[in-house]
Amino acid sequence: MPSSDPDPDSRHDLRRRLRRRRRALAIAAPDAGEAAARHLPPDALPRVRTFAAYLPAGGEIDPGPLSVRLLALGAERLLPRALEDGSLKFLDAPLDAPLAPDAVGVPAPLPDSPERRPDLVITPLVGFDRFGGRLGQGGGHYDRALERLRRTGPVFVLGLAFAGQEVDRLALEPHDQTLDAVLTEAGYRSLPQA
Ligand SMILES: Nc1nc2c(c(=O)[nH]1)N(C=O)[C@@H](CNc1ccc(C(=O)N[C@@H](CCC(=O)O)C(=O)O)cc1)CN2
Ligand SMILES: Nc1ncnc2c1ncn2[C@@H]1O[C@H](COP(=O)(O)OP(=O)(O)OP(=O)(O)O)[C@@H](O)[C@H]1O
Repeated sequence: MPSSDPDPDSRHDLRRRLRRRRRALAIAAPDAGEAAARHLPPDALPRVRTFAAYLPAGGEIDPGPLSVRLLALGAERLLPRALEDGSLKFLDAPLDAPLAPDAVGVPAPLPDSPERRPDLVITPLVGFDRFGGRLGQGGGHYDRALERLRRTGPVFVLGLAFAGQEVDRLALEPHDQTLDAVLTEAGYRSLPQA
């Protein structure tokens, strides 16, 4: 896949093509989430007390097996809730937490669940590159949330994806937040920021 272009139309096009590809990858490799979880090196991450996962949709790779691994190490799971103002909150979400649609219709913990700061954010993504570039759904939700978290303390940002979601090089914009590492069914890679 060729690199993206900074102009919004081609970003939109790239996103559409990558979403289609992601759905095909999800059908071809339904066990990718399990394989990815096995590839997480035990010492790769700083000590994780709280991690933000997501509920997979649109062919996103399933963070469930990785979440089970982190829960077994004693970490607590959080899930994002998108608010009307375009921000994301990370709320306590044990595996049996009740859910209700957020501002964009995605199932999320109930609005009055306790808000927590994640040490690790497992981000869904549409595409990524080997320099840490990340293309998301286009709402800027994760970009804004990660910018705020990084401004106020340490946080490790792990992209979870199918290996086939890698592109040559994304044309990043100033607000784009990069990934510290990416985990796929093919392995774990720490990503240099460039
Ligand atoms: N699983 C998951 N949860 C998430 C996100 C996400 O990307 N994935 N978000 C990330 O910000 C936040 C919610 N924001 C979102 C913003 C836009 C779309 C969106 O445009 N979805 C496409 C569906 C894509 C597809 O089905 O292939 C759409 O509705 O057209 C989804 C979530 C928080 N929760
Ligand atoms: N830190 C920020 N402050 C203000 N606006 C932002 C910020 N980050 C992103 N945005 C806005 O959000 C919109 C979408 O950004 P972008 O296309 O980079 O989203 P994305 O990274 O694909 O999606 P997401 O982060 O939700 O997964 C852009 O119009 C951008 O101006």
